[in-house]
Amino acid sequence: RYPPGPTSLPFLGNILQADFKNLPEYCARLRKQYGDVFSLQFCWENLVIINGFEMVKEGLITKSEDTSDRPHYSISDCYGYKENCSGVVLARYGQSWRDIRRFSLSTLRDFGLGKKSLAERVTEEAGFLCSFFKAKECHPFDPHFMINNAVSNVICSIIFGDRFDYDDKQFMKVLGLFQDLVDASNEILPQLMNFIPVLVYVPGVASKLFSAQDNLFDFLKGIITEHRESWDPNVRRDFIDAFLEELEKVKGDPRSSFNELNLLLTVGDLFTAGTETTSTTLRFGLLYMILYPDVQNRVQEEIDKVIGRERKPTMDDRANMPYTNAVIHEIQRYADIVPFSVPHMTSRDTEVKGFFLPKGTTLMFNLSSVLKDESIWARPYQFYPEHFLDADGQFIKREAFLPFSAGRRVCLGEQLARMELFLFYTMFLQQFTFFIPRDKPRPSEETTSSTIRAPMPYQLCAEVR
Ligand code: HEM
Repeated sequence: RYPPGPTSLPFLGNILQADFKNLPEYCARLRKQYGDVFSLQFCWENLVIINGFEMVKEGLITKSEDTSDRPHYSISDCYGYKENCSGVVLARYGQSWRDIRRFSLSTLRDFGLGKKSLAERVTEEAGFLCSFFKAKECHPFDPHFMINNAVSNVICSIIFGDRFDYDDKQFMKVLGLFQDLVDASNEILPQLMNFIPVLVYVPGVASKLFSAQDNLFDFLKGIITEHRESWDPNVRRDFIDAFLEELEKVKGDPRSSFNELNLLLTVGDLFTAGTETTSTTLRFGLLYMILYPDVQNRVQEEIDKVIGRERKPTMDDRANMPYTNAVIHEIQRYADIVPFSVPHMTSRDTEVKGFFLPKGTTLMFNLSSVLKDESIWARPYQFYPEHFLDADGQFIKREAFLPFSAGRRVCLGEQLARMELFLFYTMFLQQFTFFIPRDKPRPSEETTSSTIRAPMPYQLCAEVR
């Protein structure tokens, strides 16, 4: 009852047949041939791809206890990750992951997630970004880096207690390092290193990736050291201070999950996982507004009615803005930015819809196949905000809306991301109308086909309303 799949070669398995440049398309082809649950072999790794809402739901939610481990990749050893000390994103399903995830969630909450203070910080950052748009005076520009700056500032203010000016040299350097890391990890060789561990030790193969990661860690270590030097146990400034408090409490206990390495890796996780995803979604959001001006008009009408042009949006407004809420959901559904989520692994023998999945099988949950499931969505391959509206124009939640995945490993930053998307987006459209520059062709809806799917570079104009 092991899932079917294409014939594989000895040792290499299917690695030579797989199209690493476009895994989603390759998997879509195999799904047609072998069905919703099929298997591949990448060298020693048994890989099962799970497709479609019903299968993914059973795998991620019903069988969550069995499917929430992460595969071990030798590339992580080179970053200094240890079996029981790997931050959150890549951590094995065990005590350290549980402790650090719980701590991170509660600390984010303490810093105002769902409360005023964090929302205010997001609104303030959105304000800075709007000033930048305004300064462009309707000239065409690519919003990519400015949106990145603003979104990573939100994470910086939670983790480091500070934001950076957009022209701050050090900040520009860090964001450059971060972009290098994203670019390097999207290349084919680093992806192959996950399955052919020996590549990690071949000189030159991984150098770009490792140096990007080292540089980013050096920057984070500097900030942690500064915090340690100025630390006052009576004043909790930010996430790092909260972690330092935990380190004090468990001093001398070598079994504790709270240690120096986990501090660095967790801060790194929040910074990397929290920036690229949200900022890419916002970039898709602006792209769809210039491509679908009617939708933009309707959102602006709703903003004018509920918020007006003067007052800043707040999270309380969302409940009164069904159309805007539906559009933001549809941006996430249609953009589908993390097509295969982060790989999971079975922690014991289990079954999904009658298929046997032995302990140690790597699972790729195809979130794309859920967000575009033809049996669920009326127009899966079109931008259609009505997917989230009932006949009376009221917002409806959809079970198959899983851009943040689901189950025990569901995105830790989901609430923060939703808050950012709503506040940034409503503030943009309250203040500006976006359109395609007059002398430029209509931008493409094509996306990159990397781990995080992004729009192709485009330019827009922002006209003050
Ligand atoms: C639109 C924005 C975002 C999207 C679409 C997104 C999506 C995801 C997805 C698909 C996963 C993998 C879940 C799984 O393994 O099944 C994930 C994990 C994670 N995300 Fe996000 N994310 C977003 C924003 C954020 C933000 C803002 C943060 C930081 C505060 C964050 C932190 C994390 C962390 C730490 C994990 C690992 C959770 C774990 O392994 O337990 N994400 N995210």
